[in-house]
Amino acid sequence: MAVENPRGTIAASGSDRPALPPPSGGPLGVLRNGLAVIGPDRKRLWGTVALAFVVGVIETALLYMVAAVAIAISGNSHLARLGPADLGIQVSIPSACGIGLALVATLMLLSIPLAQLMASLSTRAMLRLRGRMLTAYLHSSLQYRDTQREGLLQQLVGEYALRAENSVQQLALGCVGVAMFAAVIAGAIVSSPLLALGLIIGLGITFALLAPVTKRFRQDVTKPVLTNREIVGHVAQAARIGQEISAFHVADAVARQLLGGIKIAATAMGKLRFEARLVPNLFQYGAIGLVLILIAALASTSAGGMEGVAPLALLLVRALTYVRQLQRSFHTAREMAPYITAVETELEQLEEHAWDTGSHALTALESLRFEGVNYAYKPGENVLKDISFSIDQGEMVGIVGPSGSGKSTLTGVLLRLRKQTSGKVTAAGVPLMDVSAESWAALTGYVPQDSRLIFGTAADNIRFFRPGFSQEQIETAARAAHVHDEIMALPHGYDTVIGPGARGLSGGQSQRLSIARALLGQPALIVMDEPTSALDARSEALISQTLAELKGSATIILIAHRPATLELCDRILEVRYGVLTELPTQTHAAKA
Ligand SMILES: Nc1ncnc2c1ncn2[C@@H]1O[C@H](COP(=O)(O)OP(=O)(O)OP(=O)(O)O)[C@@H](O)[C@H]1O
Repeated sequence: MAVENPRGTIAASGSDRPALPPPSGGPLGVLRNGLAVIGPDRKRLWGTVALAFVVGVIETALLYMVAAVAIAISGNSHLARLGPADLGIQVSIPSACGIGLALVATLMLLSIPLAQLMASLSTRAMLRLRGRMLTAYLHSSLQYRDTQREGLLQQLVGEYALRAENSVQQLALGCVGVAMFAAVIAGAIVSSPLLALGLIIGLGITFALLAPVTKRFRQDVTKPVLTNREIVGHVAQAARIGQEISAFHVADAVARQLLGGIKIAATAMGKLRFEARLVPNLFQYGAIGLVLILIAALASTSAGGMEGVAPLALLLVRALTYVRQLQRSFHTAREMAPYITAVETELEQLEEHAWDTGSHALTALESLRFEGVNYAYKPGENVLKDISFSIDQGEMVGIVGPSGSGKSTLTGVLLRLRKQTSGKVTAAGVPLMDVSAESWAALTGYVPQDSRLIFGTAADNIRFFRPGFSQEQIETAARAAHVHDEIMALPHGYDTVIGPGARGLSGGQSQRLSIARALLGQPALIVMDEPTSALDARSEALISQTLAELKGSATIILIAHRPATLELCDRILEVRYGVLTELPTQTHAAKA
């Protein structure tokens, strides 16, 4: 749960949020973070760096060529001098331009694989991360997901994956910047070691001088991500309760609460962005100022030898663009660092709480048995207490009990979605948790309390992501659920798109469609959680008819309150404060 703190902002109440370990904000921490996301693509990264170095070397040669041509033209000479002065290689200006063009063509060609490599690094990272997150989330246990805030999956697959991809992009850009910078500096050293050394020391001094300034602006990078996590939970909640927000006329209050958090995140993010924009600019201008000082010093102390300074100055300016790129990438990657930490933490948690899929393929239900079963959401607080019962194949059993007594929890255990805290649950004599989740799902059909439609055709809604079923089987299930005629009356019959954002169905139609979904494939066990609650008389009668028709052919467990529904049952079990007792049949109506 989240609460509004006195400053009108959203704050976590704590227990349900794993603490976010502070990410390492230094360059090495940022590198480590990016490498963690790149994972198996490290070789690709090193290949990119090697190619970038080659591109940097060719670019340096091109810059030298341009400087040599410019010096020759300004000195009124027809010959451009290539390479260090002591080598004395001279070529005509057209030949120098020809060499330059060849270098340009090579650079253009090499830009293609370089761009491809860089793009593939980030897209592959995103694909991998999204796949891992989706799989981990969807395979995690219901118990674990119960403890998570709303919107976690959306946030993981949306925002976090995008940020992680961005950090890989920045890492690739940064590494390419370093490789190219190294190539340019190597070129400068070959051409004039002393001057190059002077310039490198100068760059170092500029960094050192700017360090206190940049430190002043350094922000806590975890603040925006923590606030964003809260916001996402609240936005997901606002989307879910949209109808109630309008009915209670509280849109402004909800917006105010959300905006409080959004404002905090924006302010923290703004400070980070300010630093990211300011520091590279300060550095670049500082370094250019230093070059000017160096040139002025050289000019006033030596009579000649200024020729070598021109290409070096050009190289330095080029090198500075790489340093700027590196700084930008570093700052952006640093902003992303907490998201990567969050991704890692969430993934670790989800993978640690993967749901046990079991391995015993069960083909027939026979009997279902609970022996001394307890279930606790919180340690020591059993909501199911020492429950024992057995159900034989073909029986229709009603479960009654007051609200909050544990009926849905019991359903979760027998659907193998929750593991009992203690006691034994067996199906056909096999411990339920040993039965493979796949075979158990094939044997069971479930109608939840609040059935939900998915965006898709009526047929898709019944098939519900199980591609193995034919249209004929879908129609058989719809007929059994007494919804076929209404589906046929839709504009495109079974191909009519329904669900959120498309054509809606009435509550009764949705419920019967959800029953058709559960009946698809004629499961041996059907579990229905209050199938007739809050329904119109016609839908209720149709569902009762379905139940009467199914009776005897499948085992049916029915959580119900209505006497009309319960009268169909062979036995009634009552759950009261987590304790189960069997009711004598004649008291059905009275207890319900
Ligand atoms: N995710 C959860 N975490 C902690 N406690 C829970 C959770 N879900 C249910 N409970 C608690 O377990 C108890 C049993 O809840 P359950 O939903 O099984 O009752 P129910 O009999 O199905 O109620 P209803 O008829 O209102 O649907 C309740 O006290 C409820 O507060």
